[in-house]
Amino acid sequence: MTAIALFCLFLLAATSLYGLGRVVYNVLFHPLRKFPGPWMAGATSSWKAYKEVIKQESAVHELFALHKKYGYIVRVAPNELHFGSPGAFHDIYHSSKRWDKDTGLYRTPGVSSGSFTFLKYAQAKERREVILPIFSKKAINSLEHLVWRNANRLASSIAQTNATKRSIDLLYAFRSYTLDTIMCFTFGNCVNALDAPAFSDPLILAMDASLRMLPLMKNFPMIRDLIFTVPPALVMRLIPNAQKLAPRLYQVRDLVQQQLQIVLNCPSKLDTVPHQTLFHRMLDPESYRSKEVLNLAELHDEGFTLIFAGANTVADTLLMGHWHAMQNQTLLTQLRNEILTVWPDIDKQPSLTDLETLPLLTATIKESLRFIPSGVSLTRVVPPGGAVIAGQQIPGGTVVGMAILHVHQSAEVWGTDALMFRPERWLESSDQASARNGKSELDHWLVAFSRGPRMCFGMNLAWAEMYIAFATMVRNFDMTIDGTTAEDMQWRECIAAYYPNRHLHAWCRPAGPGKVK
Ligand code: HEM
Repeated sequence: MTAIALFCLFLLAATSLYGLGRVVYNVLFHPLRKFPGPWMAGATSSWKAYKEVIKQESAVHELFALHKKYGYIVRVAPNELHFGSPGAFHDIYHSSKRWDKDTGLYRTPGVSSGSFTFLKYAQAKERREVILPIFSKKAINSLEHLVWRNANRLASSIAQTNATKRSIDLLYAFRSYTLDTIMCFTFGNCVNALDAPAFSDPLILAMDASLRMLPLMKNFPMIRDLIFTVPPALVMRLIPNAQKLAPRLYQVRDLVQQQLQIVLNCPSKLDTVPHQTLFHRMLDPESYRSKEVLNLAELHDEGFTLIFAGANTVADTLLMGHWHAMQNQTLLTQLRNEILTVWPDIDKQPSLTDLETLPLLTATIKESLRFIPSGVSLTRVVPPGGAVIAGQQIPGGTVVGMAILHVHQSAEVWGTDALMFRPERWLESSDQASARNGKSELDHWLVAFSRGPRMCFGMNLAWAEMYIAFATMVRNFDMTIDGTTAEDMQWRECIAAYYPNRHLHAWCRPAGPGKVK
């Protein structure tokens, strides 16, 4: 036997022994050994990897059964707990809890900086100070015309497709609308995804395909690092299946990079944009505490994460809302009649403020947010002293989290009809508060934007996009599902949802002008 073969054998034996030692430690001695859960999950993190990558399932769905079996705390990995009682959400994501985000999840997108991916609260806070003014309620209200412009383009592209007697791919249509909108707020320059035939702009297709890579990138950090550090040609040869998916990842990165280069090569171009954009702030030293502008990689990371964070989430909410609303034509009729009260003449659009006063529209958006496909556990690391979550003492260093879906589908909170899409629930709640800013008691449990110091800061833009898109769709079109089934609508999620099947397609026929009976 050669020396090299001997060395390889030794390496294999040492790795196997180490692996075995870890399993024994995780099962018998780990501080979390007393928490219940599947044996394999406590023994090795391969359990999650197997589910997410090999079986291509989202753990979130199985977790409902696991919580039923094991109780409201389940050990889902050697050092990770998932909580199933809604109250635990407010324990973990509370404004006083400035816990670190967990590397395992937040390194997934392959960027090392940016609002979403910063692990430390202090870094995120400093960046928020730079970006927040662009997304404040006042700033969004002053730029609502940009959102309306894209909603009108959405309506006219849908009408054109309908004229060719084809049903509309609503997922891609909504993603095109939200992508053009976030691009406009970020770079002042959109990719015109709304003009692409069948809403299939290359960036939309690339973003969609790249979402399927996320489970692999989350569970196999070495592969992820390889993808982003090794030249693409080599990656294609090294990673199985890379030929199919990796090019999409590079394509997304390159397309975002191109937008950034347009701005950086000629910053004066921003002067021609008639409104403040994210890059106006990001390229201005005065926006920073340090008075220093970020480097190119950091600017790219921020642009990239905001586009991902901003585009898919809003589109997913619109998708879910329309899917459920179209199954209830009475709701669509009531919504149309309500919208007509502020938008009687199709050529005279109402203001965002007008839409915000409509109770049923507001309730429908809230219910759509409740149905958002948000299944990933938003993991945080318990600080060294430990913490009490759901009444249990949790050791410091434990990764803890909860999927939003487990709050939004809790029968304890929403009642026995928790799984039904029923906007009326928002109008029935005790104090009848239905306008966006009038909080009802249910609002405490609507956590689509999460809570606490790392909660979403794009929510004012998101709400504006949702009000305007919903109103535009309902006012302009008679919508019916084109045969899409519940199975077509199944989703999987690992930070951002994707739909492995056909997803939602609908007939959108131009609506008549007046009130509907
Ligand atoms: C319906 C639409 C949206 C939903 C449901 C949503 C949901 C969320 C959630 C749940 C988080 C917390 C994630 C975590 O803890 O890891 C978050 C964070 C974030 N969202 Fe949104 N979001 C939406 C729209 C937007 C938009 C339009 C933007 C664009 C500006 C945006 C930008 C961000 C950023 C930058 C973060 C990270 C904040 C931080 O970690 O400090 N989101 N969002």
